Amino acid sequence: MQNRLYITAVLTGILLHAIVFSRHEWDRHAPRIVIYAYVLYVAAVGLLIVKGGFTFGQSILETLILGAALLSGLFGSMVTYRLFLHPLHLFPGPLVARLTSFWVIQQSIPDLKFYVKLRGLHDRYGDFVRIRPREVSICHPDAVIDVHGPRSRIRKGEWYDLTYPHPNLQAVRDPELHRKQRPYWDKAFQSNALQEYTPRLAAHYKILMSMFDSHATLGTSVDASGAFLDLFFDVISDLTFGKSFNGLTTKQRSPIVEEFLKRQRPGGFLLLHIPILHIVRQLSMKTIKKWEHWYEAALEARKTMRTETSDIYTYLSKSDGFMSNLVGEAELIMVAGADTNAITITNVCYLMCRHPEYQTKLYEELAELPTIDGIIDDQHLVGKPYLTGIINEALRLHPPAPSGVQRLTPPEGAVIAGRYIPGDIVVTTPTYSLHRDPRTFARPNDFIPERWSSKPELVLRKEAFLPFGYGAYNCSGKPLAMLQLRMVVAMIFKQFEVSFAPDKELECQHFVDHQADCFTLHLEPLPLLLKKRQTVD
Ligand code: HEM
Repeated sequence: MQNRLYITAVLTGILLHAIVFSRHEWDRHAPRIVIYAYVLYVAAVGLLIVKGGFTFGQSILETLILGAALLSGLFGSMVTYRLFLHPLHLFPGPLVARLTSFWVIQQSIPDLKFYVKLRGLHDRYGDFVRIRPREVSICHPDAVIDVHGPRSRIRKGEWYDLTYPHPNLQAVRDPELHRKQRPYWDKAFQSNALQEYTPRLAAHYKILMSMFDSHATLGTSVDASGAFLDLFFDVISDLTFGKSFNGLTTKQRSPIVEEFLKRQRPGGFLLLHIPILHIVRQLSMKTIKKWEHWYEAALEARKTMRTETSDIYTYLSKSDGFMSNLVGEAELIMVAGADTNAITITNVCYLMCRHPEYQTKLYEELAELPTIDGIIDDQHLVGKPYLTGIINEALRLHPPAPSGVQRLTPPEGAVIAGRYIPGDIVVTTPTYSLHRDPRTFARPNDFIPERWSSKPELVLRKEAFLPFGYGAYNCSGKPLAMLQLRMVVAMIFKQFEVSFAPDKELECQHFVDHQADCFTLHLEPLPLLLKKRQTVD
């Protein structure tokens, strides 16, 4: 009798996998699955006591054995399927990666540098590497258009259910809904909007410059990553809520910025395994609600504020989608619009310290440009070869979102870079690996700003330059990001010579090795020494 029960449990496990779990999307249901499993367990214990005449202890033990039998059926079926029957079973990749998504987490411990290891995996296994049971990383320049191009039917996958059931623009998986929402965002970042924002930006930049000035005068070092994070969080809160965090002036980080930075690393691990992320989200609801209230209050204050010029809020509030998910969309702006810029400019500073000859070249390019209070208007900066080249090289060598974005093939599958990928498969075009592929950029690991101007032969496949993504879901804030990058980089290198802080030189040399992939990069401090240029007007 008992043996029959165990065999039934094993078969139930196999059926659960074959009919239920291998077919539909389950990631976002992970918390519910855990609760149902617990309830079922308690019910089974009760049933064995009431109907089977077991003692309490026996029924606990018996239910544990039955549970183990069910799980062995479930996982046994899963392993067999993933190894021998899965549509990806002929794709190359490490053995454990074929079996479980936890492999990527294990590979990311302790430093969250899987994006660097992935480059090595592509060198070893080729253009297509199975990095999770249901995911292929495709490092081939043709894959960019095939996956993200206008004719692609490939969509966003389950990874984007992060904020389910309230998706913000980035998390919207329905292409129609995204098409409706996106124009409002594009308007918030088109050139006339940027012109309106510029005086506000300039006010923040002046604060940064006066802080840098004091450090230069006193001969003290400044932590570039910290300063740029504060700057860009101040800017984005000003443009979204009509009120700066004043992190630069007060040297006090807003609790919301502190929280973002504190959660970044643990969040980086959770983002590698979405079912666990959903469970942790449920367990952290109290904290999430606290921050939602913070956003609600800030947005409420902005709503009632009389402003003379438009800001991001002005444009987005014309969209029904934005107004129906205010908190989620505001969170997106904060997460997408501040640290990405800080990462890029910190990396520019790092590269300029490693290649000081480019500081001279950039200075010569900027020396004659008119400034007002040390700030050069963006109209004078667009298209400047060294400025553009230096920023592009920082974005290429150290893309702020280095792993690239996940997409899902349509049910009928898709041909990507000449190979058929079956339907319902997660595909990624790994940004860091593509940027360092000799088929996309000649001498891919070298910092050569001229490749973006006088040496175009070093850019072999421009479409594979993906720091802002590509296609319908690319970065809508790119125009604002590029304007800010140009203005801040120009302002710093026109006024200062920058070098690694002398007592921290070794630490600085390894700054890039310490960057961790948390969807965007997590930066460690970069202490720099600034020397004021003599010829500044
Ligand atoms: C150097 C700076 C930046 C980089 C490298 C960057 C990169 C990216 C990337 C790779 C994506 C695609 C994400 C995906 O497909 O899941 C994205 C999306 C997005 N970014 Fe940026 N970003 C930057 C700055 C900004 C700024 C300043 C804003 C303004 C608030 C912004 C707003 C957005 C938004 C709203 C999306 C979602 C677009 C959509 O799904 O239609 N980003 N960004």
